[in-house]
Amino acid sequence: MGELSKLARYRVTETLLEARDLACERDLRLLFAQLNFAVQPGELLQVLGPNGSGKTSLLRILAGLMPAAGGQVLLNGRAIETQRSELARQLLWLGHAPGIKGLLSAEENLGWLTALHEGASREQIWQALAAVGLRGFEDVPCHTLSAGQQRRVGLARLHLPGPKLWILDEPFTALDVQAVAALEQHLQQHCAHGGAVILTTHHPLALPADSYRRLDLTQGAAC
Ligand SMILES: Nc1ncnc2c1ncn2[C@@H]1O[C@H](COP(=O)(O)OP(=O)(O)OP(=O)(O)O)[C@@H](O)[C@H]1O
Repeated sequence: MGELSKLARYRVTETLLEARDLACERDLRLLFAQLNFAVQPGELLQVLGPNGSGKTSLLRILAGLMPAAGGQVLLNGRAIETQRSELARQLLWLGHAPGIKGLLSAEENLGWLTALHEGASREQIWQALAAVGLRGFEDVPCHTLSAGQQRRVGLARLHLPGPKLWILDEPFTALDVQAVAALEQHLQQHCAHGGAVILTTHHPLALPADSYRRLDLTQGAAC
């Protein structure tokens, strides 16, 4: 069965994340207001908008990394503020920087990053690194890797046990054409298996138009 038909057959039973009347202000400028949307298992939501429209700010609010100027974020039905100590178990956040420590090896980085979630064995970490094309680079200090390889180390987290909900800020940055295609396929598979993804990217997704939703911050509604 194709990933799309699996996605279509996936029965929606719960809301992973809900934004209610969300507003964001930066430097006294209102970026968006009255933003309402929900994300359920099986869904991929692309946040769209021109530079400076507030995409990263929105993702940071959804990940609990900054407060909203108004409104509320619910994670699994509960206000995000009440779940501070559990956030790393509720969602996986990848910011627009690779989010790794240069002095540590790829394996060491993934070791401590996955400890935030469920933990992972050495074998799982090596398999995840192989899945992102980093076989042979497991024990090399990350500062010696190329920009695209460093991005891949961070993305290897998406091949390890962890939360269902992924919030990804510009995950395709610095990736080559094959890695972009592999990541798109992996995101689709994650959704087909009951996960959910909220991402922002200026890169046009090469996925069927009906397999994901878009939230245009200049329009203020998800479709
Ligand atoms: N730390 C900050 N302090 C003050 N203002 C900020 C901060 N970070 C971002 N801003 C402002 O908030 C606005 C939105 O920024 P944000 O990074 O959310 O936009 P974006 O849509 O992700 O942009 P891009 O497409 O360029 O990545 C910008 O005008 C920016 O100057």
